Amino acid sequence: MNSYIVPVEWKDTYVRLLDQTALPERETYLEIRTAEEMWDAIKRLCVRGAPAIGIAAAYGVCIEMKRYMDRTEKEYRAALEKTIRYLGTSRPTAVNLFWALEKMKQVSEACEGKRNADVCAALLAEARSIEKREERACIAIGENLLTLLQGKKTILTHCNAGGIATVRYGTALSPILLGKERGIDFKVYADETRPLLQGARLTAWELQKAGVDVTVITDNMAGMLMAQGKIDTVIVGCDRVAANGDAANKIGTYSVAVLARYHGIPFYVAGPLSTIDRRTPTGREIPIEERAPGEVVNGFGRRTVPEGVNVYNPAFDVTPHELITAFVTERGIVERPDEEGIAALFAGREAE
Ligand SMILES: CSC[C@@H](O)[C@@H](O)C(=O)COP(=O)(O)O
Repeated sequence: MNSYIVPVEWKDTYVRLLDQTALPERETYLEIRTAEEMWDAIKRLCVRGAPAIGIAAAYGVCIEMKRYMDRTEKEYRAALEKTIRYLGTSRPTAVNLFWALEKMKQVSEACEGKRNADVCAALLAEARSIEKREERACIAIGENLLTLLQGKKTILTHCNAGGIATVRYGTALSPILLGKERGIDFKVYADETRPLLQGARLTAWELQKAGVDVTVITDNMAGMLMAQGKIDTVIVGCDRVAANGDAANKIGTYSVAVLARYHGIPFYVAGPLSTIDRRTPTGREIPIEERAPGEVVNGFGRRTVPEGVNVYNPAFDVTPHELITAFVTERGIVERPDEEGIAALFAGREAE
């Protein structure tokens, strides 16, 4: 089994976070001791990727609430509600954040009248269970994707949907990492992923560490590689999937989906059920995070746009479900996803 990096880890007196902003130069870890520090780490993308954000926020609630242990029950409860609301303002698009915080809220409600120490223990148990659940989901997603990849050799991916964005195997990268353990070797092209280079910095780092054959290309090269027949399949992760199957993911994903359709290449979106937002009917209603212009004009130390020029920096785009060959979850594969296909995934059961 490959050794793997743990992006979010509960350490009793702090939450240990892999600082993904420092990669690939340095593998360093942050010690998070308050909700404010967790909020900042999520906002700055020290911890990133939809499932990892949800897990980090859940542990963020736990670490903050340890500080209120000696307060009155009323004060404790007020602080808990405030912390849950506050962490939900860190980033708007990845629905896993809200899904995880909703679960923490449910635990808090179920614990009415209990001692602070018991509420703390229940919150921690829930955060751990969210982490475990996402880990199991990643493995099942990988297994499901492997069934679609028989006879395929080269995979293009966009952004980073690996272990450091989730737990252990990742979503889009799960079949590649699982495959590696079983002696199945894929060749991966990683889109650089402007403006913050999650593909070049993170996917390349993670796959290289796992011994996977990975080649970085700039985002604008994908079309040419497809035309040359170098890409068998595209697999990407997702941040929020609407009830009709439209999927928000890192900016640039939509362009890759259009290119894949033109070239007749399967385009798979991989994600756990915690990334499906059945309350959002279509992709049009998905809130898209807009980030600071500095990420575009001065991303890595050098100004690349003249002073005074307008910059638009949406962090995500939406791929319409019509362009998705299949949506791959832990509960199965939805071919040509639409409202019916997404609803069938739940069939009376919500994401537990
Ligand atoms: C399994 S992670 C899936 C997505 O969260 C990922 O593809 C992505 O878009 C991450 O964006 P980021 O802004 O780096 O958090």
